[in-house]
Amino acid sequence: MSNVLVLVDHTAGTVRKTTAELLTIARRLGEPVAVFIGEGVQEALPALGQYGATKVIALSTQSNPELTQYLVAPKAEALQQVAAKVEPSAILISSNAEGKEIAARLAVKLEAGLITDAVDVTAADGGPVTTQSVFAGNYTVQAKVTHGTPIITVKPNAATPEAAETSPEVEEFDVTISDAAKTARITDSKPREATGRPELTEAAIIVSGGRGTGGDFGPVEAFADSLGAAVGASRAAVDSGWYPHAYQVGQTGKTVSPQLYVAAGISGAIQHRAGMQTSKTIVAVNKDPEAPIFELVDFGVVGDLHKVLPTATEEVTKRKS
Ligand SMILES: Cc1cc2nc3c(=O)[nH]c(=O)nc-3n(C[C@H](O)[C@H](O)[C@H](O)COP(=O)(O)OP(=O)(O)OC[C@H]3O[C@@H](n4cnc5c(N)ncnc54)[C@H](O)[C@@H]3O)c2cc1C
Repeated sequence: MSNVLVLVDHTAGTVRKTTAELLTIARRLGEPVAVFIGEGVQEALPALGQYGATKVIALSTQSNPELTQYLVAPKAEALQQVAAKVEPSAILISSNAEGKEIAARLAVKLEAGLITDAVDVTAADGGPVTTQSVFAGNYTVQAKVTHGTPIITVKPNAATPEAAETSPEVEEFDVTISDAAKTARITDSKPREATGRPELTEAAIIVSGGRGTGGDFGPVEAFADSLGAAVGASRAAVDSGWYPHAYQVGQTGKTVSPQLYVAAGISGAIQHRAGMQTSKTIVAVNKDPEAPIFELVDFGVVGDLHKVLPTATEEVTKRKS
């Protein structure tokens, strides 16, 4: 069976859910081989084994500090060297800003076809077939790479992680990073302040607020917390300075696809829909019964979010206790 490389997305060995999704997809295509860049591979092993990695290729920053001292380019060079050794039938990378830049650089180096932002990947004769959601989600496009090793970036929530226990061996791998890749040095980095809520693009439930909040995200946050959900925002709310841009959902924000998306005080503009319309169940709270968001929802509540959300929060809290 052919090897499928999966670039592991992690923070100090804590593997992100997107990697479990990539490993699940990789198993459809061949034998998943995880590429782990950085420190913490031993901490990551149980999670990688749980989702079927047959092997973990570890690129330690002790022997190759450039890998995390510089932006992106060294990681692309390193993956090129791993690919030369493993000769994979496909390479899967998470569709985030860094992942897409690594993928693009790697595609140039390997002279291989690249498909970004896949929302599904299936096995087929002659290589994987991807599905992309384009033009604000109004079209889906099926595509396959016709030249070289397919490099595919996959959006979060493209697959439900399915466990397939393995005991992967770890192979330490040293790379040589050229001076040409050491052009943008990281001078400082710090993690975003922890909110205690799940990461927006990975959350199973999201409660988003729009202009209808009037700037008071208290009811949105309280309802989100009662459900263990992430908080999102429309661009109108972000542009008004009511919520940070990192939480914007939509065409110029994050694309999300949770099990449950609650839109509170959001009209449902096409650019907002582009980021959330693949959510499994959509609920809207809006005081205007004609709001376009109601065309999209599974359940709608016509009412003032400042009354509806606290009532819903109280009810959820009561049922939990
Ligand atoms: C190039 C481009 C990119 C864009 N990208 C994005 C993007 O990524 N994400 C995004 O969201 N938008 C984006 N937009 C903006 C988009 O077109 C809309 O302007 C925006 O989504 C509107 O946000 P909203 O629904 O919060 O505000 P509005 O459209 O003003 O809607 C507010 C809604 O709240 C309801 N409401 C008011 N008070 C209450 C209350 N008390 N209780 C309940 N309901 C209430 C109203 O009935 C209304 O439906 C983009 C626009 C452009 C041109």
